[in-house]
Amino acid sequence: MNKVKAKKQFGQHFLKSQDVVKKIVDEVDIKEDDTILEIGPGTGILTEEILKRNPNKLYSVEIDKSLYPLLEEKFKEYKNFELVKSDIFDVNIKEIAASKKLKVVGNLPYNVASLIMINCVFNMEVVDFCVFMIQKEVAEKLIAKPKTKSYTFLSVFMQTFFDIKYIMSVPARFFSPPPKVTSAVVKLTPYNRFGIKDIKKYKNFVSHLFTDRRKMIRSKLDQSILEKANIKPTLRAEELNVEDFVRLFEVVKNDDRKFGDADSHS
Ligand SMILES: C[S@@+](CC[C@H](N)C(=O)[O-])C[C@H]1O[C@@H](n2cnc3c(N)ncnc32)[C@H](O)[C@@H]1O
Repeated sequence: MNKVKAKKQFGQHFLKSQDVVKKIVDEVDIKEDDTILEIGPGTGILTEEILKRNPNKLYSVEIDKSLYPLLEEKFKEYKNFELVKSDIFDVNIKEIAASKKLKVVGNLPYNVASLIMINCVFNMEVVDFCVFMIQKEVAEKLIAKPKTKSYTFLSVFMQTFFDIKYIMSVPARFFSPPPKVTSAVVKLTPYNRFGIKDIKKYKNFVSHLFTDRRKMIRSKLDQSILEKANIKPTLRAEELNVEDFVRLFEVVKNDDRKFGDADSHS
């Protein structure tokens, strides 16, 4: 194994179990004409397994400059490998996808995992699906149902646009250094079944309703809006299901009041 000192600021916890690596890459179900986008190759343990399965093209986006020589040396024989030396948030994912939808994979840096997944929603038209390792606690939010502690902004926002499958839990001992928490692998497949077009506005709307989540919905929206959407005013955001949020948004979106400026989420 490569001796690389993990950097905390980049959320580095390198996988050391080949079994876990194989299971993740199995979920990606690589075909020879696939374009794969890997977020955070680290020392390349997932990268190697992906390349063994011979996709048409693999783009691996890594922020940590100190890992570039190692990655370039390790995969120099692979013509279908391209190291993208960048912060994932500076990458134009739509440009990378060109004409082919991307399969996105990564053992994500946990400090920005939610932001990366939210970013995937904004790029959903070029995403075939995503397979991500994230904190188990965040994975539980992704699949949470109303009236549970884990049901948050992230649950509603992600469930509106993606079908989410919990694949497996991964204990800390499979990483070096071991994270303080248990991890989990999830698969996210875009489906935008509600046909929402203004994703930013919807994000801000859901975020707004979840601020002070114990407050009744009538403290955040007008009676007339709640009536039109057929929502009981005494309910709280955490009691509404995804369909309720979408229905409310449909009523509100033509309303003059703005939810467009808040950018918070949890
Ligand atoms: C949890 S490690 C996973 C490394 C490797 N894939 C593995 O499984 O062993 C997360 C990786 O993401 C990289 N990373 C962190 N923030 C990033 C960002 N904003 N853009 C691109 N890569 C990032 C880290 O440097 C690190 O290599």
